[in-house]
Parts: sequence; structure tokens; C-alpha cells
Amino acid sequence: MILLFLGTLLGIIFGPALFILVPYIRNYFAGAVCKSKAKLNGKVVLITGANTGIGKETARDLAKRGARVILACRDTAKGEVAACEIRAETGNQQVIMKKLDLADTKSIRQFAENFLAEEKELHILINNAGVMLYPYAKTADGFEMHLGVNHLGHFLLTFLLLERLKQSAPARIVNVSSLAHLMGRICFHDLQGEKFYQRGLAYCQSKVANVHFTQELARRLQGTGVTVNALHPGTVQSELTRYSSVVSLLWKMFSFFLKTPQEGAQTSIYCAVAEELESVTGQYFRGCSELSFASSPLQFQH
Ligand SMILES: NC(=O)C1=CN([C@@H]2O[C@H](COP(=O)(O)OP(=O)(O)OC[C@H]3O[C@@H](n4cnc5c(N)ncnc54)[C@H](OP(=O)(O)O)[C@@H]3O)[C@@H](O)[C@H]2O)C=CC1
Ligand SMILES: CC1=C(/C=C/C(C)=C/C=C/C(C)=C/C=O)C(C)(C)CCC1
Repeated sequence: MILLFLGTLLGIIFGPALFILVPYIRNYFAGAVCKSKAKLNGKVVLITGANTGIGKETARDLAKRGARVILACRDTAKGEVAACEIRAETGNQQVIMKKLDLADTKSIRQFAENFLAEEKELHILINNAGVMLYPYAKTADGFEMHLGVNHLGHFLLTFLLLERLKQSAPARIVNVSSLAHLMGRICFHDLQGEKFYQRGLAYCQSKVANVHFTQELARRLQGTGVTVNALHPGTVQSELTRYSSVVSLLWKMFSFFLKTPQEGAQTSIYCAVAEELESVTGQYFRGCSELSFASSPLQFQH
């Protein structure tokens, strides 16, 4: 009886307060917004994995800013639907879909060859595509899937397009990593996970590789006018959890606390357009700001 009374009393006192606070709590979890008003008319942008999630929202925003946006997608039907939607919404007819399967180096080479033949400039490359919690599988070239798609595929793509980026300088490379890298190690003795495989750790390894790649490429690109930065988008309600029904369910249950793909795209957009980042390179971003601890030396496991 007393408990019921107390419960009702607390409900009467805190109920309305909670109701008023809900938008503020949501706003907190939505995270920072890219405030840059930069226009991108005449600029060429390439985004991998742009048919859904963070990549699609990044493409939508950069298309609104006037860029020629190439959506590089493994599933051309899904990619075309996304491109059509963005063209219709933004009125920007320079939104184009091209086939790219990062799990196959033949597809990457074919994509790059066509791209270099068709596009004379490339100002912003966003290495966004990714898989997480993939059951053990190998790419067409025999690389473990997380490492192959999330890191090696983007590594090859970037390498093949590097001269075009240099010719188009100032240019930017944006690598979508994840704070999951903090839990990762590069297992040089078993890079392809043939002796031991845990899909969460395989994802973390690929994200550590993204960070090392960013730091070393930034060093090698000093003085070229091409910058390269990595970022964590936040925890985002996207299709990334599709290979795990348990994590998908958790993501749905707690969706109130997760970012929408549009909110999750803000740091990618920031790294791609913010005027103040013109010469910032080799850094790690989260919530549209630089994160210093993530650039501390990472550990290798030999
Ligand atoms: N969501 C989150 O909480 C977080 C996401 N990230 C990172 O953000 C990035 C975007 O993820 P998010 O939008 O959430 O996930 P989604 O699963 O929604 O999007 C991933 C995209 O990558 C594409 N992709 C997957 N495999 C390949 C391939 N072999 N070749 C080409 N494209 C491929 C997918 O294409 P298709 O639809 O055809 O499969 C899809 O377009 C990833 O790098 C992810 O690791 C980092 C931290 C947290
Ligand atoms: C603790 C906890 C959650 C937070 C999970 C986080 C923070 C996940 C981060 C994932 C990343 C970084 C993925 C991609 O790279 C949930 C699921 C919301 C609800 C259950 C309890």
C-alpha cells in the first residue's frame, strides 16, 4: 500500500519532468552537427557503401552542397534506388551510382579504371563501406572478410586513385573507422583468422588497420595538399548489425539512445567539408571534433 502510494507520488512528481526532458535526452544522444555551410559546386566526391546508412546520408548532404557525388555500391539495384532518391530530393542530377565490390580486387581495379577514364578530378574520397560481425568468410582473394572489405579493399581503392587526388589538390580522404579500434589488435601471426576467429575481434582488427592506414598515409602525403583523417561516427541505427540477430535486437530495443544515420553522418560530413580542416591530416575525429587519445600509439600483436 505504502509502495503503491510512493510509486504514484514519484510518478506525479517525475513523470512530467521526464516528459519535458525527453527531447533534451534525445538531443544529447544525437551528438554534434556539422555546422559548415561550405558549398561543393564543381567538386567531385566518391563515397563507398553509399546505398544505405551513414554513407547514404553523407552522400545526400554532399549532393545538397552541389558536389558531383559518385555512390560506389556492391549492389547496383540498391545503389540506383539510393541515387534516384537523392537526385529527386536534392535536384542534383550529378549523383551517380557505380558498381564496386570491395570484397573482390578485380571489381576494385575495374571500378578504378572506369573512374579514372570518366572523372578528371577527385576532391573527396570517403572510405565508408563496412561489414561487422560477419560469420567467417573470405573475400574473392582469400582475405578474411572484415580485413578484406573494411581495410584492404579501401587500401587498394585509395592507392589506385591517389594520383587523381593529388592532381585535384586540395583534396581529402576520409576513413570511417570506429572506436572499436580501441579493443583491436593486428594479429600478424594469424591475419586471416585461420587459427582463431572471433567475429567481433575481426571487426576491431579491421578498424585498427583503418587508423594505422590513416596515420601512415597522412605521413606519406605531407606536402601534397591531400589530407587523410579517420573518424568514429557514433553508435548508429543502421544495417551494420544485420549479421547478428542478437545485436540487431539490442540496437532496436535501445534505438532511442542511438544515432539516426543522418546524425551518424555528421562527423564524416565535417571531415569532408569543414573549412578549418583544410590542412589537418592524420587525425581522428568524433562528434565533429578532434580526439587526441585515439592517435596515441596503437599496439601490435606479433
Ligand atoms: N553503425 C554504427 O554504429 C557504426 C558504424 N561504423 C562504420 O560506419 C561505416 C558505415 O556503416 P553503417 O552505415 O553503419 O552500416 P550499413 O550496413 O548500413 O552500411 C554499410 C555499407 O557498406 C556496404 N558494403 C558492405 N560490404 C561491401 C562490399 N564488399 N563492397 C562494397 N560495399 C560494401 C553496404 O552495402 P550493401 O547494403 O549492399 O551490403 C552498405 O552500403 C562502416 O565502416 C562501419 O564500420 C563505425 C562505428 C559505429
Ligand atoms: C552498452 C549497451 C549498448 C551500447 C553499445 C555500444 C556503445 C556499441 C558500440 C558499437 C560500435 C562502436 C560499433 C561499430 O563500430 C546498447 C547496444 C546501446 C544497448 C545495450 C547496452
